Amino acid sequence: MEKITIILAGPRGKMGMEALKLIKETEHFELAAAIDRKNGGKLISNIEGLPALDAPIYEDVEQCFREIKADVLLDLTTPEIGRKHTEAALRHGIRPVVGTTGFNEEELEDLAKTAEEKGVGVIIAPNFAVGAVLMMKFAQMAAKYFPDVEIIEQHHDQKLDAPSGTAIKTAELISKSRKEKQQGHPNEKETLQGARGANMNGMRIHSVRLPGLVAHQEVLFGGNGQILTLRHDSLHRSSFMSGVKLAIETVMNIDILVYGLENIIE
Ligand SMILES: NC(=O)C1=CN([C@@H]2O[C@H](COP(=O)(O)OP(=O)(O)OC[C@H]3O[C@@H](n4cnc5c(N)ncnc54)[C@H](O)[C@@H]3O)[C@@H](O)[C@H]2O)C=CC1
Ligand SMILES: O=C(O)C1=N[C@H](C(=O)O)C[C@H](O)C1
Repeated sequence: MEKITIILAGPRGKMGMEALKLIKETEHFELAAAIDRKNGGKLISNIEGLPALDAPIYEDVEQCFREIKADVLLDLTTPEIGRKHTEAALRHGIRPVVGTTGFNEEELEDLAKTAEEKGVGVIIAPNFAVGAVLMMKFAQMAAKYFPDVEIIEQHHDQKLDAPSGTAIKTAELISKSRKEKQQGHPNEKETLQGARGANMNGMRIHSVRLPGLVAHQEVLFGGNGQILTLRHDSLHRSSFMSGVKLAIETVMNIDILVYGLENIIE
């Protein structure tokens, strides 16, 4: 397989550190550089706790993209920064693979437009875990028969965005297979604001944040005398890495924006 050179944004983050291991262990991947909030001018191998990779660290994204020739940007940062990095990568003809969540619909549309104009592939995947992708697909199937649904997502308490990218993607997929529907009693009233969760196309999404959690989601479907529950748990961030690998390999062969791993797994 031909070598794929990668710039990683967010190398000291929880996902970034797992991605460094993946890049180091994958023969046809090579870390060309990293983008970090600090440590500019150092090498990844100079940073305590990071693997022995002699790739330079940049704090200035534009300088990095000007000086480093790379195939792919892997972004695992924060919503605002991730969007800026993705736009800059597209301008420089570098293919973004974005795990960062929290982009809104308008931002996704803008990025899709830029990708198309530049003819540069992008993959934005709210969840790289194959089990989570299957949960979302099964939820889309089930909603045809069980249109009453609520989503409960649970994450560690350092997460910045709520609801999670996975919960939003799940609700989007479910919306494709059921008509918009107002759920619950038509006269229901919240006596405590937020008690019924967020409302997306009539579906309720509840976000739990607690130390000890990693990434978990339940999709509950209610029918006559029955409840169907779909649940996925990421117990470790290694669960995301086979999806990251697939996305990096796939982005080399596309020239548009693909949103969601379900569009590339067979
Ligand atoms: N798509 C997926 O399967 C998954 C997506 N995520 C998403 O990935 C993102 C990162 O998650 P975690 O690693 O858990 O968060 P984290 O908080 O551990 O890491 C984020 C990293 O971004 C870095 N960062 C912030 N501003 C930066 C800048 N200007 N330049 C370079 N780096 C910068 C921080 O220093 C930090 O190291 C989040 O948006 C999260 O929702 C997380 C897990 C799975
Ligand atoms: O922040 C996280 O941790 C995760 N974020 C993604 C999301 O918002 O869905 C994917 C996974 O749930 C872990």
